[in-house]
Amino acid sequence: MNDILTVEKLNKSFGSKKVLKDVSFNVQPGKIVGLVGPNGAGKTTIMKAILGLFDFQSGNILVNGERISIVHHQPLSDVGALIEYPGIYPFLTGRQHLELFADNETTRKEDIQNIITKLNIESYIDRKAKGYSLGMKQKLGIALALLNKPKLVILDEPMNGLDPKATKELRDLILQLTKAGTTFLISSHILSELEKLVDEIVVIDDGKIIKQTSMEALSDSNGNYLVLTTSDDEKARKVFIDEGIKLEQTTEIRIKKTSDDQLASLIQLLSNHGVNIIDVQHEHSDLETSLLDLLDNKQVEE
Ligand SMILES: Nc1ncnc2c1ncn2[C@@H]1O[C@H](COP(=O)(O)OP(=O)(O)OP(=O)(O)O)[C@@H](O)[C@H]1O
Repeated sequence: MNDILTVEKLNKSFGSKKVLKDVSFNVQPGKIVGLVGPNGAGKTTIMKAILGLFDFQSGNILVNGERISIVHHQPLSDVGALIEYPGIYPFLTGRQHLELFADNETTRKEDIQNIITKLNIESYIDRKAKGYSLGMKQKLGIALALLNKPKLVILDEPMNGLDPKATKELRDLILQLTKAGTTFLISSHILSELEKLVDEIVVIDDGKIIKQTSMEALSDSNGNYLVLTTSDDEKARKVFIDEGIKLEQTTEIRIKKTSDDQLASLIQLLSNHGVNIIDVQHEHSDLETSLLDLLDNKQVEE
């Protein structure tokens, strides 16, 4: 399938500071891709470059196969975005903001009402934005990004300022729009939230892409553990260490899962030494653990 977004060998400097270094990744239609990495890694800079907000030194950005640049924005008509803080006019109401940005004359009223209902912002949409809380402004910013039914939506920290209910409503809406074919590129530091949403992640650190991977592959390669409770944990530990089986540095007996028949051989080994297994738990490492692991052992992908 053709990519809806392709970023190829993007380089960007601010003065003498190199901020993006040969950044390449791609996004396929209908996917939700998370852009993650430490503070200052370059996430917002990538998103701004995709939106044609500044020039870059070298590389290509293609939306639906068409090149974006500071002087060529046409392909961005299919893109909706919320980057950093929503630009809000204090003396306009939320609805007036939506009216200002709605680009379809004929369906304008209907589209506006739809997005108001979906984001549950009816109760304050006719009040002036100067009285909005951080979360209310954020929701209005998201409404503006989604209003014109873009094919690709770019959201920088969309959960900023949202309460748990609003976070869940936004998550449900993103999943619903994805089912209907919309594509999302989302950056967030709230990894527990992001992992409920994304199909793939792109990991960036210090301006370089460390990895692009599906969540499935990440969890398979990185994060399944067996946690054992035995009749004699001390003896069990010694048996495993003597056999060269690596134990994680935790209080429980935790072993990284490497194959489907591994548990049977562990049971056999302990039983040969008179130790019984009382309980086995299968644990998946979460996105945060996987990400920290990736950043600790980083090897830039070719
Ligand atoms: N306009 C600018 N002028 C100079 N340096 C900038 C500018 N914008 C960003 N930078 C620098 O570029 C680097 C990447 O910043 P960016 O905002 O893209 O990071 P980020 O990954 O979005 O970080 P965060 O998670 O903290 O939002 C940082 O070192 C930042 O200081």
